[in-house]
Amino acid sequence: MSSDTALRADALAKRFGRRGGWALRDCAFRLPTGRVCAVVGPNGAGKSTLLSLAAGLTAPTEGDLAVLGTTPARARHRVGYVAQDKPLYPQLTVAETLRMGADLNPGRWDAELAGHVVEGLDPAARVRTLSGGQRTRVALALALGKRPELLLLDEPMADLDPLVRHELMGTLMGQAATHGTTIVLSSHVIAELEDSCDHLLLVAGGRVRLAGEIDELLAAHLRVSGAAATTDLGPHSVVESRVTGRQLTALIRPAGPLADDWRATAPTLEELVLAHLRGAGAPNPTEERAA
Ligand SMILES: Nc1ncnc2c1ncn2[C@@H]1O[C@H](COP(=O)(O)OP(=O)(O)OP(=O)(O)O)[C@@H](O)[C@H]1O
Repeated sequence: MSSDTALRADALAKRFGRRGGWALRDCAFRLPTGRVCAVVGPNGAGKSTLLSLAAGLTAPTEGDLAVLGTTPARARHRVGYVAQDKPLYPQLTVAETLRMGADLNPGRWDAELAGHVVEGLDPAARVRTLSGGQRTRVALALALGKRPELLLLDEPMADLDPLVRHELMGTLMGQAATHGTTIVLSSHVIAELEDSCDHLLLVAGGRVRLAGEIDELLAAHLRVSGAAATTDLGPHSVVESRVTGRQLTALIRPAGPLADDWRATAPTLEELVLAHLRGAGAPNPTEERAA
């Protein structure tokens, strides 16, 4: 695999226990390095499972996941991972936690960056006394201070206030721009991701529904509306359509010019994601290129 690939999944599947259901099934995608990638999907879609496979904490049941050109276990020292439950040592102070980060990553630790992420927190405060959002910041400081090539963040924004969220996104994007760090973050707040992420992985029911560069995915779709009785969507690929009164609105992948009786607008990322989740799921235009 070329070194410009951060993650590559081939027929990746994960089942918990012999009789459990499949958390992931038949997943194939490629994420190039240097991207900020949003992993989105409904509850139970398989997002956390995918991130923990990439972090090397659990092994695939079938198929393969390559991380930074090697196995997840071999890539581990080059990867930062913040799990949804942000495990930390509760009895340590903020300062002791960061010192531990420095000790575990000799020659690599970025004290300035880690300090920036926890700015405003009392260095002498014990982790167990911190709020959920403050703990998240300590966990992120540990992961970022390691200067990873790949940063895996499982719902990092969930318990952060809007100001910290905004600042954190800025810090993450700065990392991606300055150091070429690849960032993969799962989130439910799609509207917040459109400006900050450049790659999308939409997971639903354990399968990858849509994967690719957000600009390309948006450019490949149109939101159209017209009179339900007179319009025909003919050759176009319809992701989702709805009739309200006499009006039909649809999200399509056009297969050529549209007839004049349609009004067309560019979809937002949220409209694109929701349509693919509600619709049957048209084939992914970027999937063939990943192969
Ligand atoms: N350790 C486990 N043992 C058994 N089943 C599990 C385990 N972890 C996850 N699952 C199952 O795998 C499926 C995918 O779960 P996962 O946590 O990856 O979803 P998710 O997309 O991260 O969901 P959410 O948005 O709610 O965090 C679910 O059906 C879940 O019940």
